[in-house]
Formats: sequence, C-alpha cells, structure tokens
Amino acid sequence: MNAVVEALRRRPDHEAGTSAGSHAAARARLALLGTGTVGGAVLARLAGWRHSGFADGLSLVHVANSRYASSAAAGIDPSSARDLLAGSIQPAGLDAVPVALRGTGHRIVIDATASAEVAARHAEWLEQGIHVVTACKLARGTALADWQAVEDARTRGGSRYGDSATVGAGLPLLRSIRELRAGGDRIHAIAGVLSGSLAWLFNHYDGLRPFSGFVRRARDAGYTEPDPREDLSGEDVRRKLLILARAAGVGLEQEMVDVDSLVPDALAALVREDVDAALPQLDAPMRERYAQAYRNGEKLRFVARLERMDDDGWSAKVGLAELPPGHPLAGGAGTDNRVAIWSDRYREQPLLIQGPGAGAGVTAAGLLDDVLRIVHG
Ligand SMILES: NC(=O)C1=CN([C@@H]2O[C@H](COP(=O)(O)OP(=O)(O)OC[C@H]3O[C@@H](n4cnc5c(N)ncnc54)[C@H](OP(=O)(O)O)[C@@H]3O)[C@@H](O)[C@H]2O)C=CC1
Ligand SMILES: N[C@@H](CC=O)C(=O)O
Repeated sequence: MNAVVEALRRRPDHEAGTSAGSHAAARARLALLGTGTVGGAVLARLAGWRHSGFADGLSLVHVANSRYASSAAAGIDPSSARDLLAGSIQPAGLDAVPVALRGTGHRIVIDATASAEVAARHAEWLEQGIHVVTACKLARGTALADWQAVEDARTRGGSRYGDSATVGAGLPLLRSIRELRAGGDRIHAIAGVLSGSLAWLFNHYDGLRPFSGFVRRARDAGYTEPDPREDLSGEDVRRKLLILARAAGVGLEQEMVDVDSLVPDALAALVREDVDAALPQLDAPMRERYAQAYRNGEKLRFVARLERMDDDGWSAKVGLAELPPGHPLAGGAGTDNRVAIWSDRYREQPLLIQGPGAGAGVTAAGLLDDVLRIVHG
C-alpha cells in the first residue's frame, strides 16, 4: 500500500491537540496575505474586535497584496491597513513574511489569496514553526504529494494548519469528519453541494435571463474565485472534494476525481482579461440544460460525490445533476452548501451539514476562528 494512503488511514490529517504552551503569555503575531474580498473582511473583523477582547493577545505585524507589503513590529491598525498598503513602497515578497513575524510567541500566516506561489510556501513556513491558516485550497486540494508535504512539515515544525475556510467557508465540515474519525468512525460516502457560487447560481437562474448575467452578479458579490472559470469548470469543487476525502482518510489523487466542466473549450482557452466579455458563451447550453430539467420537474444542482465501492476502492465525481425537488441535496437557498456524510455511525440516515458556503464575512470568520483555536489551544 502507498505510504501516504497508509498514513491517511491511520490518523486524522489535522492536529487535534494543543499548541506549545510556552507561547501562552506572548502576543501572537499575524501576517495577512491578500487584502481582497476575504482578506478585506479579515481586516474588518479584526478592526471590529478592538474593544471586544477577542483581539487581545493578537498583533497584526505584516500585511501584503500581490504588489505591496507593509510590516511593523509594533503592530498595524487593521482599520487602516489597506490605506497603509496603498501608500507603501515596500514591494510584496514572501521572504519578508518570516522576518516580519520574528520573535517569541505564536507566529501565524493568514493566507487570503488564491496564489499558487503563496500556497507553495505553506510547508516551508510550517516547518519553521509558523502556523498557517488558509482560505486557499491549493496546498491541500491539489497533488497528494503537496498535501503530504504540508502534513510532514507541520509534524516536523510542531505547527498547526487551519483549513476550516477551505471547504464550506468555515462550516463545521472538516472538523466533523475529523472528530468522527478520532472517535473510531469510518467514512463510507460524502455527497453534497460544495460550491457557494454554483449553489447561488442554480438557486437564482430561471432559464429566462442570461446565465452569464448571474455569473457576473455572483462574482461581484464575492462568491466566485477571482477567475469564475475555477468554479464553473468544477476545479474548485474538485479541490474541496479532495480536501474532504483526505480528511476522511482517503488518499485520492486529482486525476481520480471525474469532473464534468460547465466551461466550453473556447471560454476555457481565453486569457483572464477576455473572460468577462465571453461569458455569454455559457448562455445557450445552460438554457437548454435548464429547460430539459424544468420539463422533467427537476432542479439543477452542482454536486460532488465520494463513495466507497464494493472492492474497497473509491469513486469520486463532480458535475451538474438534475435532482427531483424533494432530493436531500436539492434544498437550501442563497450560497448554501449542503453535505451528507455516511459512516459506520450514520449508516442509513446521513449526517447533514448545511449553511452558507461562500462570502467574505463567513470565510473571514472561519479563518479567524482557526487563529483563535491556535492561540488558545
Ligand atoms: N470568496 C469566497 O467566498 C471564498 C474564498 N475562499 C478563498 O479565499 C481566497 C481569496 O479569495 P478572494 O478574497 O475572493 O480573492 P480576491 O481576488 O478578492 O483577493 C485575492 C488577494 O490576494 C492577493 N494576492 C495575490 N497574490 C499574492 C501574493 N503573492 N502575495 C500576497 N497577496 C497576494 C491579491 O492582491 P492584489 O489586490 O494585488 O490583486 C488580492 O488582494 C481564494 O483562495 C478563495 O478560494 C475560500 C472560501 C470562500
Ligand atoms: N468560489 C468558492 C468560494 C469558496 O471557497 C465557492 O464558490 O464556493
């Protein structure tokens, strides 16, 4: 058996214990990477905590977007961090992150980017004892070797990896799966709507107005990835399913997930700047798909499924499904994710978890929940 798969079977992929107690009294220093939809909401939440006591013991010492950075050992006021960046002449550079975090006490990077370059640094930081809290799925939801690198690095570094915001935007999904496994349960299957933007799209699309207009609205509301093709192609859902599968002890490679994309080849081939103007390419195929489902009294839902097969292998699929209105995955509203988990314990009736699965506020809250879990053990 592959060593990674064997390791996955033996233990949950996320530390459950407390972090080093010697850091309890020192201030925890935070570096925030990304000040867009999610990062901006992290700053707003931190600023809102000023008189609440939640921010006691936390100090934001570094903030960066893709262009500029700003560091201050004495701390940065979250409410003026974006203005500070706008006036900064310090170029963004990831080597500056551990330098800015230097000192005693917890050091925590919050990754609110969609950047592969940043994700590629997670293992390095973890190995240095720097905790990483992330909304970005690229380190844990792509190649199994990268997932393994994160696991090995956090073990070697004695550091923690906060990934609650990567699936379900902070909903207690990964936590529930890990707690079931920690109690000796075995996961048999997971099925659900894992994309907040696609949930919103199929909760609103009426087959009359152009689908592309709804995509623009979902993007402007901050539900989609910076490039909405990541959502529409099913790639973002593939990553989430891989993260869930690995938390469930199933060492799937990316290629083992069968993904049915909604993006026509011509749209997939465009450079990002040209995508907006070409979104109407989605309209005719989606109108047809909707009309067919409507005629059959069905609802369109973008569903991910992971299932143990009779031979103990796993089947993993992601794509648009036509569901009868009473189907357990057809419910919900807005950006709701709705996920069913079958296990030894939940054999007949699955455990169901539902709630908003995208949006700046819930995602920022999920990130900062992870920060507080690290700081308070
Ligand atoms: N939106 C949502 O509802 C949810 C999002 N997520 C995840 O959150 C992440 C961020 O999404 P979102 O906020 O919507 O994206 P945005 O495009 O709004 O923001 C991304 C930010 O990352 C910055 N950035 C890019 N590269 C770097 C870099 N190398 N160093 C520092 N900063 C960098 C960008 O800088 P610049 O401003 O210069 O472009 C920008 O500020 C994604 O991984 C997404 O999957 C997870 C759950 C829900
Ligand atoms: N684009 C994602 C945001 C959260 O991960 C989604 O639509 O679910």
